[in-house]
Amino acid sequence: VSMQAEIAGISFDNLLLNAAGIRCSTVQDLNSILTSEAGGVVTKSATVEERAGNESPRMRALPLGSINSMGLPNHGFDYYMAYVLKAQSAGYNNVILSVAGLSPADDLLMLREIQQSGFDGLVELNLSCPNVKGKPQVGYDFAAVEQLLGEIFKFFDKRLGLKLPPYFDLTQFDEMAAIINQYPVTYVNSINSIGNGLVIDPVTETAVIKPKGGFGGLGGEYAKPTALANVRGFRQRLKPEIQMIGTGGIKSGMDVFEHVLCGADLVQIGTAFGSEGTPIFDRISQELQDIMIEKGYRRLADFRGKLKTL
Ligand SMILES: CC(C)(C)CCc1c(C(=O)O)[nH]c(=O)[nH]c1=O
Repeated sequence: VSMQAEIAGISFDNLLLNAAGIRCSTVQDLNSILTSEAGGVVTKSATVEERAGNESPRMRALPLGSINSMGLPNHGFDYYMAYVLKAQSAGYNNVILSVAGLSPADDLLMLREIQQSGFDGLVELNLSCPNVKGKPQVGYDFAAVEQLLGEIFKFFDKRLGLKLPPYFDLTQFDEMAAIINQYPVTYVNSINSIGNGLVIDPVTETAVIKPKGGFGGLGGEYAKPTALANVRGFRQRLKPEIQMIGTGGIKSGMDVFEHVLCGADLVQIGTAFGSEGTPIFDRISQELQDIMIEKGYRRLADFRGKLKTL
């Protein structure tokens, strides 16, 4: 069986990637993923300047997933730009550069630099980036999304994916898909963590993470049903030439199978990769192959997007 997939002409020999943000901040982190069973690697979302991020404890692994409010700790745009260019000149085209400006202006600044660079791999724009004070994150401000995409595609002609927060009302799928369908977006990656959850330790009567009074993004099993609905919802609404990456709640081959049934071309693993490390790519690859053999599928295209309804 084959687990090969491609996005905009870039072939991945395995559809499994890491998700931006977890164990992918340093060159060492990135190289360990690139040389693992994973089909490629995604950088920690870069901001213009290096950031220390929020105070710890800022992430907590939980029985059913994780909660985090990292605050975008990263080594800065130049660090990751240098990494992806070096990987590219070493022959790797399966490296995704994730960017998350602290404002739409920073998004544009970084994308202009990428446009001028020799990088011709995939760029993933994290739309959970903050907006003007008092307004929701960009991904939840449809006018801001439309404005930003309009600005970007005045100059940007490389391959751009959008990392979206989860949506919970079908009219939001309609609105976001209608906006995205107007632009030459290469792929949509659903979902980012489910924002502003709260996890409590009842023994100490305390929130488990320090930043934002304990409010943080939820990942893992908590996120899977919402992730599947977002992958399916956008797959049903986006033009066929806009591809899908499925992220959220993947910790087994069956979870990957479900994301592909909903329409995912590639998948990204965050929380579970954080707890298991790179061996997870071997384990999940094996589990997915066993499922495909059992079900009589030879390639991902045999079942991609083929979810049945009753
Ligand atoms: C939430 C932001 C800090 C604005 C973006 C970075 C980010 C973080 C983070 O760095 O806190 N955590 C997530 O689960 N998803 C994200 O996209």
